[in-house]
Formats: sequence, structure tokens, C-alpha cells
Amino acid sequence: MTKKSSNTVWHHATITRADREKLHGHKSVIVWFTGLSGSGKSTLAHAVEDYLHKQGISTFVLDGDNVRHGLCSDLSFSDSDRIENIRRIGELAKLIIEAGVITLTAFISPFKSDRNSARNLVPHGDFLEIYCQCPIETCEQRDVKGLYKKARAGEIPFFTGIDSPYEAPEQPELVVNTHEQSLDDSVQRVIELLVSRGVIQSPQEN
Ligand SMILES: Nc1ncnc2c1ncn2[C@@H]1O[C@H](COP(=O)(O)OS(=O)(=O)O)[C@@H](OP(=O)(O)O)[C@H]1O
Ligand SMILES: Nc1ncnc2c1ncn2[C@@H]1O[C@H](COP(=O)(O)OP(=O)(O)O)[C@@H](O)[C@H]1O
Repeated sequence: MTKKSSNTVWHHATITRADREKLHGHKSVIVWFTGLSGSGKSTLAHAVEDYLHKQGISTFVLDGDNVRHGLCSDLSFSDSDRIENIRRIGELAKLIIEAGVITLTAFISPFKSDRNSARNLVPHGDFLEIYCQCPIETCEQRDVKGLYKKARAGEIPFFTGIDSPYEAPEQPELVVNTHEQSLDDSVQRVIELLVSRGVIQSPQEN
């Protein structure tokens, strides 16, 4: 349970999120990628960022591996530390959308309740959950970082999908099947979602 700060008073900014969004010419949302290790979260988040950046859209990617080198370097992969990891990321992503920037997060985020807590931090519609669906067999074949091999050898305890659970989203805003769809197709599906939600304009309208 999070400790509450005492004797602190919220200071209201004179420049609002809406002012910043107007300056940037687009809305800001959290695009939350979730899925097994190796399911394509980082690859897709960065490919979407590349696409948006080229359209002049302000973006930022929060990536599990990177954030665990700094802000969350004190956290392990126990259930309670994963919960704290996702709590911090939810709060951080909330701050970044206040800056008027589209925030793409790439964390396994294995527990439904934590993803829902992150969703509930921001106004309705500002959290778009994208499930990178990929059979564990394919993730394991990809074994981008050699971690599945180590986990199977018993060298990494509590590895997601092996001896630590992954709870698939029930009603994500989008499912991308990264074992069947090409990366370009997945990027297009995400862009279509952002257009359909009025976050960005259709590329034809620019
Ligand atoms: N035990 C265990 N289980 C799963 N993953 C592990 C583990 N140990 C290290 N790694 C590496 O850490 C990356 C996942 O970190 P996350 O912060 O996204 O995890 S979580 O959301 O808190 O569950 C994950 O990165 P991705 O492969 O990009 O998902 C792994 O590189
Ligand atoms: N459609 C796809 N979308 C995303 N990644 C894909 C796709 N097809 C194959 N891949 C490959 O799968 C791997 C996914 O790794 P990564 O993005 O690091 O996953 P994660 O961040 O979920 O651990 C990369 O080597 C990527 O090139």
C-alpha cells in the first residue's frame, strides 16, 4: 500500500494540459502495450513512435528494461515489486500526458488489476491498452535476449509465462497478433486506433 504524503498542497499550473496539447497540435494519451517477454512490445512501441515522430507528433516511450535501470532499479520480479513497478509507471505516464506528449509504455504488466489501476489514473478514454498477443512458443523461439533459455535452465526465477503468471487483457482497445501480422500491419492498426479516437488526424488530412 502506498504511503500518503502529509502536509503537501497541490499547486495548480497556469498552463494546462489542454494548452500544451493545443501547442503540439494533437491530444495526448497513454498507449499501453502489454504482453509476454518477446511478444513485440518494445519493437512495436518504437516503430509507432518513429511513425508519429515523422508526422511531427510529440511522443515518448517508456520501456521496461530501460526504466528498470533507473527509476525502478530497486525492484525485483516478485509479484509485489511488479505491482510497484507498474504503479510507478502509471504515475509517470500520467505526468507525461499532462505535458501533452503521447506516451507509449512497453511493460509486461502481467496483472489485470495493475493495468486497470493505471487506466483509472487518467480520464476515461486517455488510456489505450494494446495486447501484443503471441504464443509463448513463438516468444521462446525468438528468445531475443536469451532469457527464456536461462529461465528454462532455472537461472531466472519467476519468469513470466514459465513460473510467474501473465493475465491476458479481456477488453483491450486493440489486439495485435505479432506472430501473424507484420510489424508494419501492427503499426498501421495502432495508428488507425489513434485516428479513430481523435488523438491524431488521419495522415491524409495533414
Ligand atoms: N523474471 C522475469 N520475468 C520477466 N521478465 C524479466 C524477468 N527477469 C528479467 N526480465 C526482463 O525484464 C523485462 C520486463 O520488465 P517489466 O518491467 O516490463 O516487467 S513487469 O511489467 O514488472 O512484469 C523483460 O523485458 P521484455 O522482454 O522487453 O518484456 C526482460 O528483459
Ligand atoms: N509483428 C511483429 N511485431 C513486433 N515484433 C515482431 C513482429 N514480428 C516479429 N517480431 C520480432 O519479435 C521480437 C520482439 O522483441 P521485443 O520487441 O524486444 O519484445 P518485448 O518488448 O515484448 O520483449 C523482435 O525481435 C521483433 O523483430
